Amino acid sequence: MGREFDALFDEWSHSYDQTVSGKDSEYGEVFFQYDKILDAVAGRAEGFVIEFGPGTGNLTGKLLQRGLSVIGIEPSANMRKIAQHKHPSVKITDGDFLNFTVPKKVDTIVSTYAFHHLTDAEKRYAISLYRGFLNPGGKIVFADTVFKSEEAKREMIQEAKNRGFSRLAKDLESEYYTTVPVLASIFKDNHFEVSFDPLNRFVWLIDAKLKGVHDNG
Ligand SMILES: C[S@@+](CC[C@H](N)C(=O)[O-])C[C@H]1O[C@@H](n2cnc3c(N)ncnc32)[C@H](O)[C@@H]1O
Repeated sequence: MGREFDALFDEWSHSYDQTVSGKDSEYGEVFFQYDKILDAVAGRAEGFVIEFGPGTGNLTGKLLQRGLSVIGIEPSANMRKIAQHKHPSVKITDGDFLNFTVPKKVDTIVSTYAFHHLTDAEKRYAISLYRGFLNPGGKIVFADTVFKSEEAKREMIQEAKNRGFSRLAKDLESEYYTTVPVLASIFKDNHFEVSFDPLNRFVWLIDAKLKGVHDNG
């Protein structure tokens, strides 16, 4: 599992950059301040970076501007093609959050608008896996749609329906959007110190640092 959205993203790839620039009103609030959200993630990355689900390569560009070395893991062939065309110097390979190869351990794992494609059980497995790929003191920095609680999620879905945003409502109901408490427990159980900061009404910045063997807690 985890690759069930490939066809959707192959199709969306051609208009994706228009969506994130606010051209699709249903998704206006989801992508509100998209550029700043990518900057927030890139600004916390350091060293050698893996990026999961780079899509059309917009975060990849921000990481490169900061002089970081990055490899991208992207399951959609059409998305890979666009990102690779934008950033010919970057290695962007076929793979996903759970199945990937990297040449050496990394300092930061980043991803924007993508981790919700894993079920909560898969998210837990992914985070447990990443511990083995991070250098000591390594970080995971994600930005993604997350809800404060299940009740907040239900309210947002209802709001989308009330506004006639049927595609957004269907998306929120059918993908695996989770809550802050669920993610907090996944990171804590895997020995990360994690913080959550809201970036717009949907998206949170998730900054998780691997604790050292001598750290308490
Ligand atoms: C909404 S786009 C986000 C693209 C880009 N990160 C951005 O912020 O604009 C989601 C991306 O995640 C990718 N994706 C979907 N399922 C994935 C998985 N299981 N593992 C890694 N990436 C996945 C999609 O192919 C797509 O490129």
